Amino acid sequence: MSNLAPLDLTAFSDKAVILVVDDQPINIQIIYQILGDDYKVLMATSGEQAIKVCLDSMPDLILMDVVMPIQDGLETCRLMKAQDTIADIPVIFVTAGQQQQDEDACWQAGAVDFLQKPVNANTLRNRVKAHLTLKKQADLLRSLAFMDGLTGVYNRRYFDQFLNKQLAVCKRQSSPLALLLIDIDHFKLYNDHLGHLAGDDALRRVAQAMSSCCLRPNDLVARYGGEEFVVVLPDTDSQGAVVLAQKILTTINELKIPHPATPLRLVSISIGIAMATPHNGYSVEITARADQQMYITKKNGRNGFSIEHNIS
Ligand SMILES: Nc1nc2c(ncn2[C@@H]2O[C@H](COP(=O)(O)OP(=O)(O)OP(=O)(O)O)[C@@H](O)[C@H]2O)c(=O)[nH]1
Repeated sequence: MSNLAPLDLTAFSDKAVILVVDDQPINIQIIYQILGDDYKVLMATSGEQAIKVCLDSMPDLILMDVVMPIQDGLETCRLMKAQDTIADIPVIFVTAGQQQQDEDACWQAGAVDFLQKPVNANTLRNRVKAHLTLKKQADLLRSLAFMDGLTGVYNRRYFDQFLNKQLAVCKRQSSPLALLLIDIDHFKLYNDHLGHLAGDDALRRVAQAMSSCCLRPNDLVARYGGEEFVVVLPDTDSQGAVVLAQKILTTINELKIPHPATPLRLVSISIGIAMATPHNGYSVEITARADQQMYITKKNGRNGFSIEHNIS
């Protein structure tokens, strides 16, 4: 699932990006001449390089040669399908193989289609167009299923899946993961004074401002429920989490959304931070622990953060 990327529905109107993988640059050149006017074409001359380009640039579609030295196209495709972040990028094999077993091998490796070499320009254009349309539709559906309709950030369902997956990844790598639970202060009073529509608008603005603070590709902002949000920061230690909490607090303060019933007369937030580390066994209780810290922030006067002690 390429679901780790931030939701960006405007991306669907951009020029699609196609990665062409072939150990013979002349073959890449031929495809470039056919597709270069309509798409952004990236190239890789080995399977290893192709995976790196995918992780860096997240192309929309891959055209892959089957026979390549060291790591052939079939093996490269299998490795791509085993990596969550790039597994959903469709792979079309470009193959000289004519036998049924050659075709079967392409399907088994996870291809969505294949084309015969030498490529027919018209067939190539139409296959690419058809698969890009399918990919865009699938991306859109997936985004909608995991998106919070009001705020445009991820929803609770997606957060649950993402957190479990990232805890497993961080555990494997012995790297820390930070979780911030964020609650808007006195939001009931905000709604009571200004009405629910204004409340909805404030929620949207706060959510978008929080998203703008989280810049790493694996950072996640989700609506946890009501006026509560979560931020998941894989591979981030407690110092990093504190830096981000301060950045989010400043960004929300700078929005200067008037709040008629808080001491500051502005919308503010309270943050609780908890860590998952080798020290605490990557406990799945991390959200509950962040919640406890968030309540400490509330008790301490709101518009701030609190982080648990005894973390390493
Ligand atoms: N406008 C709007 N309000 C919401 C939404 N979801 C939850 N709320 C409101 O958020 C408010 C949360 O209130 P409380 O849990 O009492 O907390 P609070 O007023 O923020 O007070 P503290 O958390 O103690 O600072 C309730 O009034 C909910 O109705 C929403 O989608 N839109």
